[in-house]
Amino acid sequence: MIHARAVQVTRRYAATLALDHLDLEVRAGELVGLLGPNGAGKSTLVSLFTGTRRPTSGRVELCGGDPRDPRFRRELGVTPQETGLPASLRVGEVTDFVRAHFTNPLSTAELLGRFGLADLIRRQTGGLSGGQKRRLAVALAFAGRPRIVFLDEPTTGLDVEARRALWDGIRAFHAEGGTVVLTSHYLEEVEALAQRVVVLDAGRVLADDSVDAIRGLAGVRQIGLTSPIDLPHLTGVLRAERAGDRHLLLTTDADALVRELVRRDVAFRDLEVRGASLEEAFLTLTKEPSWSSR
Ligand SMILES: Nc1ncnc2c1ncn2[C@@H]1O[C@H](COP(=O)(O)OP(=O)(O)OP(=O)(O)O)[C@@H](O)[C@H]1O
Repeated sequence: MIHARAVQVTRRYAATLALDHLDLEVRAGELVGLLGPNGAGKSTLVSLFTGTRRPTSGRVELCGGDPRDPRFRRELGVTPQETGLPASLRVGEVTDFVRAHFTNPLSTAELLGRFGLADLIRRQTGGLSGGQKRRLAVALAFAGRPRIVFLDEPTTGLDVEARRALWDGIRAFHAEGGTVVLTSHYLEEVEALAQRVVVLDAGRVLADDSVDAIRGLAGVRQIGLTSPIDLPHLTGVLRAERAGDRHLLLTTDADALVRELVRRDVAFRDLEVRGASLEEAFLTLTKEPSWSSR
């Protein structure tokens, strides 16, 4: 069963094309990570699936219906990027207020316990730390036992411990068969939680694959060196670019490549080895070369 579907979805904001004929299907029980650089369109896509915005063209479905229709929205849990909580209410009161909107909610104790918030039940939300507020806002998305949850950058700004507490809560929901779509800038977060990764860039799906496949791409290293000559053919080079005397080589085994350069007596200076970020790895591997390429 498909829980969320986008068919040829385009969304414009005046002159900005935020989503560009995007297709995506999320099946029941999947935990999907949406990854992509700033402005890729992740939040826009989430807002279409959660019914807070309409596509400019194309179709969006949530649990088989229109996400703007209350019958289908009832199946949904959502935490937006920005957290707003009534400052004078206690954590337990806010939780009860949200629970009251649903016919079969989780108990307050269970919900707060799942997200490591049980000790804060009597605290006013205005007195919580930023990280505690964020955890509460994410926990509330799960109050009504939704079938599908959308989390927009759930752990941005959280320390390691708070992040792990949140991950545990998300995992518990998924283990019971819940569907989760989360956006993140962190590969680590997507690796920790998701089986499937969808990489967005400029409003399009750049890659849609297993975490393992994505991890392979993220393992790409970039070697920079200066040499006046054309480099010989070197084993393990995924891509080579040259601008003047500067050469950039992409490889999954930087050590072996440097050894080969030395063994073959290639004259070079200013050697630099660095990890390509996930986005860079994708962009470099998929984009047309901006420099001369071999
Ligand atoms: N309300 C708006 N009005 C005008 N342009 C917008 C609006 N919301 C988003 N955009 C533009 O649409 C594009 C996609 O933005 P979106 O917030 O969906 O990306 P994102 O991948 O979620 O980015 P981030 O990781 O920074 O949250 C960007 O170019 C953004 O500037």
